[in-house]
Amino acid sequence: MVRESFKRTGEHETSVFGLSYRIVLLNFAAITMTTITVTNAILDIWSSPPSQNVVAILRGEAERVYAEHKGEWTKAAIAKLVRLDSAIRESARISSIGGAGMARRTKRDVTLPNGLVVPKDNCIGVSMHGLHFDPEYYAAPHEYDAFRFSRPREEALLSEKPHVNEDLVTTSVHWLPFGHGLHACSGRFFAANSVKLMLAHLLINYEIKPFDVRPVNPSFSDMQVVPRHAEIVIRRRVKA
Ligand code: HEM
Repeated sequence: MVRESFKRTGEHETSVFGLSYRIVLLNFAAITMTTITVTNAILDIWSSPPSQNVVAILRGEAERVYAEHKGEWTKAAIAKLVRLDSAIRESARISSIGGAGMARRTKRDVTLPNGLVVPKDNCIGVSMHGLHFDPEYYAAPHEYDAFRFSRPREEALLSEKPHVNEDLVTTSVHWLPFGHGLHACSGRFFAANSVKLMLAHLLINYEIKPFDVRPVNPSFSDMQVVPRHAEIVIRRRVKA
């Protein structure tokens, strides 16, 4: 990042203030977004209806993969956590921060298909919730369906049919937690591995008391953040 700044000219790019500003801002966004994503995943996974056995299925997958890789979380091992990947992706869909995704500034007047003109130098964005809850893209969009994305992956693997791989780092026009296009989150590969690792560790080593009702995410401006007062009851697992 520092190297990139020095490729540019101008006091703002290379001054101590300019460099620190960029780094602090990135650290803030990266850490906050990772924390929000993990917290939402915990709340969604442990609020799933008991009949769906989501925690047991995810724990089984984590323990199997961990054993197969002799107790070492390598990148290849994390990539095998297909169901956990789906559970997190689905949480990021249903509990996304919302608001306007893909915020961009217009460099010229843009005429939309419906004739509306967005003048140059305006900020625009795409409604994340509008897309994430659109039944055209997601069946029963208001339900947390942990294995929504892994089912087609696993079915395709069994039948060896080609399929669209919708994993946690795959952005699309109807899944925007990491944005989309040229400026999609470049830290998402690192972030996805961190989030999966944290949850796999939790599943293997801890027990969390399931929630009767999913704690509500409060609104902050046009965004939804995580509930500050939700309580998680957690204890170390006693292994046989
Ligand atoms: C789960 C955690 C994270 C989420 C949900 C997230 C989300 C986002 C979103 C929504 C954008 C804007 C994308 C767009 O406008 O199309 C973005 C950009 C970015 N993120 Fe992340 N982020 C996360 C973690 C991280 C981490 C850990 C890093 C760095 C280590 C990072 C680095 C960046 C950078 C550098 C950009 C700017 C990309 C560009 O403008 O070309 N992010 N992120």
